[in-house]
Amino acid sequence: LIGVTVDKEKDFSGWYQQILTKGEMLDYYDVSGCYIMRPASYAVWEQIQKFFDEKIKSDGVANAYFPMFVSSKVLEKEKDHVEGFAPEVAWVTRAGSSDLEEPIAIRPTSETVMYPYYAKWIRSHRDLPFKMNQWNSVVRWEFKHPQPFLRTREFLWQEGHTVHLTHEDAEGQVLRILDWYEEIYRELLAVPVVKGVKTENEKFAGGKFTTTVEGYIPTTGRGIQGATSHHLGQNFSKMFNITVENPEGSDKPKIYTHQTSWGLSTRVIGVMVMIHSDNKGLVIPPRVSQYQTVIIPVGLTSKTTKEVVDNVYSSCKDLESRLKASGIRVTSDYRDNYSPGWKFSNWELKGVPVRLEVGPKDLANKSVLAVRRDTGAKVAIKLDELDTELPKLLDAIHENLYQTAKEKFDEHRVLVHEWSDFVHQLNKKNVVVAPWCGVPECEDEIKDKSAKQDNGEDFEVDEKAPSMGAKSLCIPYSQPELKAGTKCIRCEKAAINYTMFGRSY
Ligand SMILES: O=C1CCCN[C@@H]1CCCn1cnc2cc(F)c(F)cc2c1=O
Ligand SMILES: [Mg+2]
Repeated sequence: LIGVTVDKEKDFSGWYQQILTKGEMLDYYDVSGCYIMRPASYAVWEQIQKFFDEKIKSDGVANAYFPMFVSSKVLEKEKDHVEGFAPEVAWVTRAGSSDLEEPIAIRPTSETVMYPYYAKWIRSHRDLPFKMNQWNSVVRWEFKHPQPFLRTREFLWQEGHTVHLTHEDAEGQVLRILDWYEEIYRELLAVPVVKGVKTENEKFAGGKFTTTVEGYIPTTGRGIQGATSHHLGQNFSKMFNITVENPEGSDKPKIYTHQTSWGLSTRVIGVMVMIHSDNKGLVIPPRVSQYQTVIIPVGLTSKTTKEVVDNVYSSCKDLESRLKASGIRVTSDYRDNYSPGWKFSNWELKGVPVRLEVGPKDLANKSVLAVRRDTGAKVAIKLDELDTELPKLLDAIHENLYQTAKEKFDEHRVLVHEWSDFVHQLNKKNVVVAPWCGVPECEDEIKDKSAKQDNGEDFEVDEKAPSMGAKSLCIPYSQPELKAGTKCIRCEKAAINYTMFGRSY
């Protein structure tokens, strides 16, 4: 098994594929756009589930499970919600050797599956707020170039769907979930994100407004949507007749409920890998890593006496059980057919945050040598201080990964007021924050006019490559001061806000 043979800066997608497969996070599958999540990546998803499930349960959300199959009648219940998406709906048309009477869709999302039952179950305002979530997978038969974790035809996600008596109650829900999405990125994945609202062009058409957390991939200079939380207003309750009687009296008209829906998917794993991993392989943030540390015996040669060898191995095993008992996710590598050096690169490839080297000399000093995966720094830690020093070291690694990524994002998010500068900054792998008029046609124009090189030439169109036009990523909640008379970056209309634009995934 050799290490990574591709440079992250030179061949990003080749590098990305290699570290995922060689780091044993993923394997390719014979159905295009589908991948196998191996234990190392599934363990990351489990940590995210544990964190987020605890948050939403504290918020009164109940998990449930609805069928993955949707009849065409039900799916097409809301024409324009689904119309634009029709090309990516996967259908079951046959079972065994006989065709089905009616084709049955595989859920691409579950609004049309769940909401008819919401209408049936919700009667009184005392049933509100009504909050459910599903941990499931959905299928979207995307035709764009598939990318592991980032764009796959099946992916795992959670989809939350809540029902409220008032617009304000629903709005509170949308923002609470968005904060927890940001916390998943910052506290678990060590990834900085910008919170904001989607523009009319980019929001979920079936909703009232969409909030989002936006990430940034330094190697490509592209923005990436991290997760979304929608205020659906009364659009779906009017369509599915989800109503409650008026609390002020049954003589008053029924109230159409106010809803939210929100989703975060296994795409987050791709974002984490692209930002933190390097040319030695994966770098996994400690709070989501399958193993936080790996114990490796060192300093044993053919000349080492059996007594010393046995002492090293028994000390390693004691250390392993002690660390496990203190809640550290630890593994060890006692394979005697590989050298320590080989093991060091193998566990670096897998991105384990800390390796502990244990040899006769270390034990003589009652210490072990801890080596950080993020900086490579080595530090001797006293054996009897490991229980307190190792968690601190893991937190220091998390903090370093986060701060490094945050500095890069902050450095590559530039404020722009002239159109000529807008394209230039994109070509320097930046996302831009610019005054904008809020007019959808203007956004279309920005997308068209920004797919340019600095010399004004178009990029050669390659349908395989992602587009070079800048989309709006979000209207950041944290807004620069908009001075009176500020003009839109693209057209001469008055700017109404600062919007973040960027080439994106
Ligand atoms: O984004 C979320 C969060 C979780 C619940 N759903 C919302 C909106 C999903 C928007 N969306 C996204 N993609 C879709 C793909 C389809 F093939 C299709 F039929 C419908 C959709 C579709 O509605
Ligand atoms: Mg899509």
